[in-house]
Amino acid sequence: MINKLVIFGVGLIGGSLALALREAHFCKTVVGCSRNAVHLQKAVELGVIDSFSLDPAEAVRDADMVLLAVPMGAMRHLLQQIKPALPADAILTDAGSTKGSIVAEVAQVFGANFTRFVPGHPIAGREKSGVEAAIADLYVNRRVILTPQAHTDADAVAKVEAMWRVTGAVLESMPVELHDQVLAATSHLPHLLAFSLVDTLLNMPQREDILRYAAGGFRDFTRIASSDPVMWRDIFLTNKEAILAVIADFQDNLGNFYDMIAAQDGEALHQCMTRAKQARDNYVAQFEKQEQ
Ligand SMILES: NC(=O)C1=CN([C@@H]2O[C@H](COP(=O)(O)OP(=O)(O)OC[C@H]3O[C@@H](n4cnc5c(N)ncnc54)[C@H](O)[C@@H]3O)[C@@H](O)[C@H]2O)C=CC1
Ligand SMILES: O=C(O)C(=O)Cc1ccc(O)cc1
Repeated sequence: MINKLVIFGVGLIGGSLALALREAHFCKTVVGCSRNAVHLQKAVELGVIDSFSLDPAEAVRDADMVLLAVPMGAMRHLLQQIKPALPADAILTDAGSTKGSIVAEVAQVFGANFTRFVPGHPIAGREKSGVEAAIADLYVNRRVILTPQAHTDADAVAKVEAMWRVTGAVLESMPVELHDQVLAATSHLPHLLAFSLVDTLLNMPQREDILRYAAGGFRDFTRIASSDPVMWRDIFLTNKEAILAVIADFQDNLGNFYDMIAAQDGEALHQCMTRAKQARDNYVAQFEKQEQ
């Protein structure tokens, strides 16, 4: 049970957590904070939060749990604003998509031995953003990865786990570096490719015909290019090393496809795509089993 939960950034991710926790009566009060009073007022009207403040220091007063759910590039400034007012026993956690940068920023702002920060990342979401997109069941059967460090307080980790469990999420724990490498491959690269594909087509002289005749495959592949550019800019910038590494791997692989087609090597193309199809089919079958 949480007495006062403060959510910085009451959008898709923060708002969905608030809705799930309120539905389960897990918090006495949920307070929202960001820079935009209109959005926060909307969040109150939608029943996502009880009240809001535009002042981070005032918002965290008497809080026992504080969640950061803003774009990665906004985290550091927020940490600096919260620091003087965060109650000594409050737990700080986040829902950001990359973990190395926020872990480093918390160490810089709160000190390397700050024990009550529990880094977290719900592997759930969609291409829509803002509080209107928030839904109470966003996290049901979805993974939430926590990346606590050796010095992170075990009781704080247990409390953050308990909070996410209430939403129906399945908890996992992994090291920060591994998190950022895995997510660079499975989430960040696909989003980058979707943005890049649409951008490539936009630069072609035949772009209007291309978009007019695009079929379902184009729509499926590019759904995530409708995601928020600010959020994704920040993810790409804060996971620089891991993303550059997977881009390089992808460029190699794309180069192989180029060479196989140029050489008219149908055998090699077929082998490569059969391997990929099998892996993709197995992944989908696994995913559908988990859903049941
Ligand atoms: N959208 C997704 O599918 C997922 C997003 N995430 C992460 O969760 C975080 C939030 O993402 P969403 O909820 O999708 O975004 P959103 O755009 O729906 O909500 C972000 C909220 O942060 C506020 N905000 C933006 N800049 C701010 C600033 N400088 N100071 C204070 N508040 C500010 C906005 O007013 C908005 O309420 C991001 O770090 C993102 O990487 C994690 C998992 C999935
Ligand atoms: O829209 C989709 O399919 C996503 O992949 C959502 C998503 C976006 C960012 C994350 O850090 C985690 C999940």
